[in-house]
Amino acid sequence: MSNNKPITFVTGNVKKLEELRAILGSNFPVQIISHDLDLPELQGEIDEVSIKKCQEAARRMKTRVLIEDTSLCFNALGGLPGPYIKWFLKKLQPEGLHQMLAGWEDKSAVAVSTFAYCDGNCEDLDVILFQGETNGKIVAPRGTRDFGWDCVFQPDGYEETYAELPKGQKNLISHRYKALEKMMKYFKNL
Ligand SMILES: O=P(O)(O)OP(=O)(O)OP(=O)(O)OC[C@H]1O[C@@H](n2cnc3c(O)ncnc32)[C@H](O)[C@@H]1O
Ligand SMILES: [Mg+2]
Repeated sequence: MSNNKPITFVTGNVKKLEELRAILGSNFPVQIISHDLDLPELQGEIDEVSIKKCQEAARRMKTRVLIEDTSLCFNALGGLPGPYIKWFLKKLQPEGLHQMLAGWEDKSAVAVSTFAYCDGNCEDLDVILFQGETNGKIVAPRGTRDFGWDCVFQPDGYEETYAELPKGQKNLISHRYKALEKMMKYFKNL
């Protein structure tokens, strides 16, 4: 069942919003408006964190909502920091993320974007997930520092970090692009 009521993307991160707008362009059948709010995030596995975050957004906003949760998973560390990357980045800075893997030969990592959508029906708060992954490796920081851990993530098949790639190029291969591509298909087929 489709309707034309706008979807509210709830995020405290302007760079995420910027990328979502650049990736979707005018190519999305529903209007997306944004609401600046840093939602609480419960601990758990990636899907669980995203579902709870989305249900909380729906409870607060009382309308159709979209949230996104980003994880950066180091394979040598069993997938950690994963959904806790924000706090690792905040305390350790990009240099520290790179140093975390100093004792490990395996520098590979996966960037995961999980969009979670809820139609705002307060009876059930059902959540649909759209997930995208990009494989890469963790390197010493290179490039601009304007978005999170972009300067330490070098996607497979590239010599540049996300931060060194032109924005348009990141948006063609990124975890966020892959997740949004699935979301676009879903809404176009409704
Ligand atoms: O309000 P929300 O949407 O939760 O925004 P946030 O900044 O808290 O974002 P997350 O909880 O998803 O935490 C992910 C962390 O990874 C960072 N991040 C997210 N997407 C990124 C990307 O594409 N490249 C680099 N860093 C990214 C982001 O700045 C956070 O520090
Ligand atoms: Mg957050």
